[in-house]
Amino acid sequence: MESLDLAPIAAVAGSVQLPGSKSISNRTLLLAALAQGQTEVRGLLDSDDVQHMLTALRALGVHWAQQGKSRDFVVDGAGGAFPVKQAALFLGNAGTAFRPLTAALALMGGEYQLSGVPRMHERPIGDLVDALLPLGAQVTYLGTPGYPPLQLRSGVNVEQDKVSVRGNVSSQFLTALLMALPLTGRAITVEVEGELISKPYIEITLNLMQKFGVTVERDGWQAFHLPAGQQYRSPGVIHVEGDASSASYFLAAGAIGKGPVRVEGVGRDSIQGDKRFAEALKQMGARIVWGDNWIEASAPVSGRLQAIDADLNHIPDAAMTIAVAALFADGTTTIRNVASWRVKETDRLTAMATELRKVGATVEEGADYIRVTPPASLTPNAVIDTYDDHRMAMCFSLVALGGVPVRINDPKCTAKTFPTYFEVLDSIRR
Ligand SMILES: O=C(O)C1=C[C@@H](OP(=O)(O)O)[C@@H](O)[C@H](O)C1
Ligand SMILES: C=C(OP(=O)(O)O)C(=O)O
Repeated sequence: MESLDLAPIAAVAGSVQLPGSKSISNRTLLLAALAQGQTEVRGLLDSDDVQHMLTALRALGVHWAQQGKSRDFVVDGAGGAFPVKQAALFLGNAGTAFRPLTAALALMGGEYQLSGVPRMHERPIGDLVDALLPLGAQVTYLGTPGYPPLQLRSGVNVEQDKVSVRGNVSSQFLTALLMALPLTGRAITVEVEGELISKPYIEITLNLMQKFGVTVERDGWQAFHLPAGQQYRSPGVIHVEGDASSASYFLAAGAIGKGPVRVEGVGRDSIQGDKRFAEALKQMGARIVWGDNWIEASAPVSGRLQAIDADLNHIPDAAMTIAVAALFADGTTTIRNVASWRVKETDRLTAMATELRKVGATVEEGADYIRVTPPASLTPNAVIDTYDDHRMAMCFSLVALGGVPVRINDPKCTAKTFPTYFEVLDSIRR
């Protein structure tokens, strides 16, 4: 297996132009494809997850074109119905492609097969399917019930004024329903069963739907009402913000390795919940400065971060970066309410505990929490397994800031959201 040996990093400083947000890129592509009119999408993320969405849309007959070698794309909206009515789509491990396409295609009618990598076939989708069936969708599980791969067939359009969806396994099910339901043209209320997790991702969904002309009336996090007769319309141009989850590695690097490190493309004005990673880092003692479109992090004046005990359900992806930053903090850090880690790219609670122990940390792994006590000194030359999880590779690169060499196995797994991650990290070495 390919691996990357990272030499100790003495200090970091500088500025990083963030790649586009995965969450915004894939939502924008789908909404642009469903809309009436042509949309210019500027600053689209260049990564596997987005490539899967682009490839799927092309297979569905949606015309899009890249502007030269730039990350600006023009998408010709299909006006609510994709031209191709039969297709087999392979969506890798991209939750932001798989879940929203399932809902849109199930309600649109046609015959589609959706599959992914083996891990995608272990990531639940039953709650979304259960919400689609009462609307008349015909969904067959081709493997294990409750999981991809799926077969979708044209169903009878059942008029319902209410649908409910469980919100405690993944917020992507609610996102998928909300984005797809305007295709029916009818008024409908979506009720959320159970405690909704990862709430800020719903804000991204509602914000982008609004940009495409569809309004959702809401009652907190419990109910979302779509008035009748709304159709997606192109807003003309959409700028994709920098990725706030990708920002977390560089902000943490600045907080651990002196800094300042500035990330550009995400700031105070961002619609991404993961910008709040900077608040968690601040709680650990890091010095944080906010701009409208940038964030800067430096180490505490004392030089040492402090442990925190925090519920990080609102930033599940960036929370992994806190788990590794805990290696550089005085005391025991507890990250709570992250049960969803178990159903992402890998079982992230177990993977995180296993790999943190390799560098000498004492780790307690709970059903939905992790507790990390750093060692007196980090174990040199640890060999980190990454489990085909881009975030495992990216957050464990921070170990090199502890003055020890570290080996990252399968570093190319960052391609899911950030193919050039290690080159960008190199650019802030001082
Ligand atoms: O909607 C989105 O763009 C995402 C929602 C989150 O998933 P969950 O809702 O499953 O926690 C997050 O982890 C994922 O990377 C992206
Ligand atoms: C959970 C993640 O991805 P997905 O969009 O596939 O759920 C992630 O990027 O950390």
